Amino acid sequence: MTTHSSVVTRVATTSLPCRYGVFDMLGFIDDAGIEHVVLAQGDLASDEAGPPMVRVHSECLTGDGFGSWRCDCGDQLDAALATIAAVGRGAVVYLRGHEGRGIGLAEKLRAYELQDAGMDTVDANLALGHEEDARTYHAAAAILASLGATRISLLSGNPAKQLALEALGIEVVGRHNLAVPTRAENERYLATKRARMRHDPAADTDLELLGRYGDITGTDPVVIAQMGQSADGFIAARSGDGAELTSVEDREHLHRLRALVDAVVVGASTVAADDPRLTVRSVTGADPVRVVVDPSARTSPAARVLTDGAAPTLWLVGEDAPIPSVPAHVTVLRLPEQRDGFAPAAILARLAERGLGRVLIEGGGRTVSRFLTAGAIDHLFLTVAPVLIGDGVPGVRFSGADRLDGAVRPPSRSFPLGPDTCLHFDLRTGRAKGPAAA
Ligand SMILES: Nc1nc2c(ncn2[C@@H]2O[C@H](COP(=O)(O)OP(=O)(O)OP(=O)(O)O)[C@@H](O)[C@H]2O)c(=O)[nH]1
Ligand SMILES: [Zn+2]
Repeated sequence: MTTHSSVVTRVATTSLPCRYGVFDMLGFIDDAGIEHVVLAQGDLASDEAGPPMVRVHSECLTGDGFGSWRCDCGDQLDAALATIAAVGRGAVVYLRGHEGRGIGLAEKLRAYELQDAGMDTVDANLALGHEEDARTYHAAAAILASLGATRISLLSGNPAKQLALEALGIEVVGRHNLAVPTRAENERYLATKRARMRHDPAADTDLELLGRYGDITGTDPVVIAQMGQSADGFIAARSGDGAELTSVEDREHLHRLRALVDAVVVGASTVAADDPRLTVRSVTGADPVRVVVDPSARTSPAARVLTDGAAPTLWLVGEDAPIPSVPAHVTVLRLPEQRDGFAPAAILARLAERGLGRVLIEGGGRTVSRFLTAGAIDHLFLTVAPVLIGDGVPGVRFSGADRLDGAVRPPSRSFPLGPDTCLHFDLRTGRAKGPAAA
């Protein structure tokens, strides 16, 4: 439809740097005088790259502004911005005048009062003399049409929103309900939306995962490192106890990384401290080959990687290190030692010889730091837990620079993992500027 253009006027075109990246920010006013905002990245009109991802988001001061957990608006907005920024193309059309599903802020708060007394979100609206959903999407459709985004992939769990946009001439070629955290506080609200407002039953995690891991999927060789550390940079307390430092969401992320690689590398200290299995359990995926970097062959023969046979294990030991006899799933590889351990490049070369080109350096702090210092890492995922340990086993460490302008600032982005924040550093182009060269 081309009649939309009379409904909205574009009044400003500027940009917004925010925690997810830099967005084009466009201001609109509709014919009722209501102001709307679009946050966009990439070319929305081009059909070459397929329909852009668009979130048509209803204003929610409590959710978007205050981080309320009574609804999922804030989480939806965050997930949409993060996914669009990760993919580099798409838009959030932020609709003012939609507060409280169109009944306004004060009325929404009155509806909350009724819900506090036991009513559900639909009945509360009806009891106050409102429709269950009073929103219209004329402005949204007009804004999208003015941007040339008339074929879109809609980020929403609400089929009524799709129908409304389609009726206004926007072709919705797919609809995805982004995954957002489940919270006890909004469980009832979300259940009501599904039961009474026909919202989608399950969240679609695929898009979010594509945003997070799209860069590292495929079959090309890649070296990924991961580290979970406290906000003050430790992976464990002084006793070495670090098992519960990061969240279950971070554990799932780690298992996803394991499932994406051919081999997972750990140092002997990590095996001694945690006795990890290094298999993929929290998600579905194939187990990687397990690689223990152990120049003096001090790993206990009782360690799980040397006994459980769950996946093949490569035990990398020094040329003269004495070793016990090992079970069939363990292969002993001998490497020449350097001043302090094996050269990361030598380890990677030995793995590549065996067809293991996709490698995850999983831990601990010293092993990851050695690979980082050697400039051998393409992607670093650093999960920061909101915890202060004060002193303990250090996480990422390297010699560093005297001045801040010598610090390593590769392209990065972040995403929440439950209470933790995961920082993804893309070190591919920055290798010359990485710690190795600092
Ligand atoms: N009246 C009322 N409005 C609410 C309540 N909780 C959230 N809202 C408003 O609902 C709007 C968001 O609508 P939702 O039904 O949560 O989600 P949706 O936009 O339809 O669907 P998605 O695209 O999947 O997020 C926002 O404007 C919120 O202010 C409530 O209990 N009562
Ligand atoms: Zn809300």
